[in-house]
Amino acid sequence: MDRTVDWAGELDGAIVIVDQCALPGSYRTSRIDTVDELIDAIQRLAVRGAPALGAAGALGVVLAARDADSASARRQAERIASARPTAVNLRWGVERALAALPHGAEAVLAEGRALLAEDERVNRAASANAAELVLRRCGRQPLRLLTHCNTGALATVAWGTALGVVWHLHAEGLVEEVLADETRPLLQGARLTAWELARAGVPYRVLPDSAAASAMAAGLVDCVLVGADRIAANGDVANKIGTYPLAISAARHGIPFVVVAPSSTVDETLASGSGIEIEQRAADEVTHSGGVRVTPEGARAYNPAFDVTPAELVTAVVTEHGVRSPEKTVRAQL
Ligand SMILES: CSC[C@@H](O)[C@@H](O)C(=O)COP(=O)(O)O
Repeated sequence: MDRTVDWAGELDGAIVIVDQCALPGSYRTSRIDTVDELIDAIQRLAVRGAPALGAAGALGVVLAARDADSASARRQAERIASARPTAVNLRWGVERALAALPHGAEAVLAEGRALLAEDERVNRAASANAAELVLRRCGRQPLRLLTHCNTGALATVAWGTALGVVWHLHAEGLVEEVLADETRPLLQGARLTAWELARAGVPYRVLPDSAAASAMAAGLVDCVLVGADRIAANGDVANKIGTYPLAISAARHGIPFVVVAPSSTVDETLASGSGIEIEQRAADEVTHSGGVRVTPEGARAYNPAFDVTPAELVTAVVTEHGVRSPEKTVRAQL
């Protein structure tokens, strides 16, 4: 697979993304030449997942910097950073690239390229740390792992975060099965996680999000692994809608609930998760399925893209630096 987000060519080149709206039906890459095209791709979720958004944001600043003077490049950069509000990585990537702007567009491109290379290194390290923790908690045996949304290579530049743990464990023959939540309403689990697991030859089943608690009650889950879009200083975790109920169910059943993310997902400026802005998405993602209306005409929808899991329900937040302050959380005692 290509990198999920990359830069093709020299300064006159373009961003190239793996188009996640086309998967799993077809694998194709698309070229992004302008800031407007990038914002559209981000909002349609053609590029998505917190670390991938960070990379896309940084490369978006290259587009802005080569086509405009510094003041308007900064205005374009702000438009990119606010294209989606919840994943802190998007603004982080934009700001990191902007720091190079005084040195010119070539310097911005060099910074973007450095961030891309770092993304894979950092996520491999975070997921290796988490794999070690999971084996310590669950025992060195083939494990049944439940995951939500898509946290694989498609959600990063390459490799993945929570799904990266699966890649590490599978390489050692330590994955019995992955249960992949379908992840309503946009089906990142059914479409993208299942696609990645199938390609990697990992045994998996897709389940409705609403079946996760009963899978835990039936003893089918050894550990829950999820990613994050923003982690507050106190360890509260914003992630794809449906993560919070998973954490409640995991706590009820005494199952470890592990969050895997690069440290760029931690927002130390926010004391707690109550300060995290949650993206609200269009009603038709809920009122329609595959373009066909499934609700009565005029039905309204509640469609937050993310929820916040309180730190006390999280066994551990694991980054490339290791386990983040587990003693602060109640579930760390598991
Ligand atoms: C490694 S990705 C972590 C999160 O970004 C992921 O779990 C998630 O919630 C993605 O949401 P999405 O709306 O698909 O961008």
